[in-house]
Amino acid sequence: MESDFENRIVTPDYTAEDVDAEQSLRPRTLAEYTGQEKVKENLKIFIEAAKKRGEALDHVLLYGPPGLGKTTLAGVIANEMGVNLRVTSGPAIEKQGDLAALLTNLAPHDILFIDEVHRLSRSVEEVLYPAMEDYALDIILGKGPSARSIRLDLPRFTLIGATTRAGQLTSPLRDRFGVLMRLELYTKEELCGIITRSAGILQIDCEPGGAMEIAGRARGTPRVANRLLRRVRDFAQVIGSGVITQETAGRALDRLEIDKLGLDATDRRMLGMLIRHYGGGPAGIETLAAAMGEEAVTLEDVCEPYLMQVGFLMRTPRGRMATAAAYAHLGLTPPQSPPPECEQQSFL
Ligand SMILES: Nc1ncnc2c1ncn2[C@@H]1O[C@H](COP(=O)(O)OP(=O)(O)OP(=O)(O)O)[C@@H](O)[C@H]1O
Ligand SMILES: [Mg+2]
Repeated sequence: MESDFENRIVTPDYTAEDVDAEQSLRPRTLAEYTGQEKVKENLKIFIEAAKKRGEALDHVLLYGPPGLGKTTLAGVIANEMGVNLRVTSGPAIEKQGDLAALLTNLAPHDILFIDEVHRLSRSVEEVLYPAMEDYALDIILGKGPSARSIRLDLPRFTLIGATTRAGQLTSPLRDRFGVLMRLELYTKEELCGIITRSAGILQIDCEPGGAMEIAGRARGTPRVANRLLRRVRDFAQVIGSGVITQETAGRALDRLEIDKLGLDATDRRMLGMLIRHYGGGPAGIETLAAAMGEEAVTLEDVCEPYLMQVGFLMRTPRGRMATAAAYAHLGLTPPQSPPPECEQQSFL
């Protein structure tokens, strides 16, 4: 089965169109960065303290589902610290030398941002350990018995790592981050604020009711909210008066097959598969993914956080289970004796 994931409008993953749009919409300061109050409060203190002492900020690990603002936050931190931001990603650093080149080019207090930091290779990670801990680079010269190592001093820098899968980080790497911050899904009100701000920047006429309608279907994710705003604008301009009202937003989103709770076809397919083919579960994520023709990681990173947030899915040691609310949402009747102890039998 061909994956329809690429075309998903609510996928929090990047598309080419997003890259341009996101640049203009990215908040630059903590004050502009909506939501994530706990994270922001702590960051404010750490940034102020580092600045007062004239030191580099401690290494920061940002983790959480895609599209919640990790890259944005790294930029905000650099801006608030008044330092340069160098951006790279785990898979982009192939050899130890690549990382060494990045590190030796940093100015004091600069920030090196490594996206998808869980995908660094082992040998590259080993260079990172002394760099993070002692601000030093160990270089081996020569081979065999005559080989010797020299230590090169690095400027005091800050590493900001971002990952959607903190669990996949090796513990020596995780332990070297002084600050670990988990980003949470946004509330409807916070998303509404983000949409209103974006509409202002993009000069889109969006009524409060329209912003709220989009926010309610943006699955807690700013990237999705901004993308839906642009799609709804298209509808408003072509079939409406150009203004995004609650009604045009609702109609547009219905046509995009995004339901009232922000579930799209893939989410509904996942729940439907679980309920119809596996009796509501428990079913293993690999089994579900194979049956759907999707990658297990995609289901785990993208579909599940939101399905769990809205209370449609449970993760149990024996696999995924659909809740009674999920049955109701799909217009199905939940099984009589509730699932917890049930084996994998079909109820339908
Ligand atoms: N707190 C926020 N306030 C306003 N806009 C935000 C916020 N967080 C994210 N955004 C918007 O959402 C978009 C996506 O954010 P960002 O690229 O930082 O996500 P990410 O967590 O790095 O995603 P990924 O895991 O895919 O790398 C940004 O362009 C920005 O416009
Ligand atoms: Mg990012």
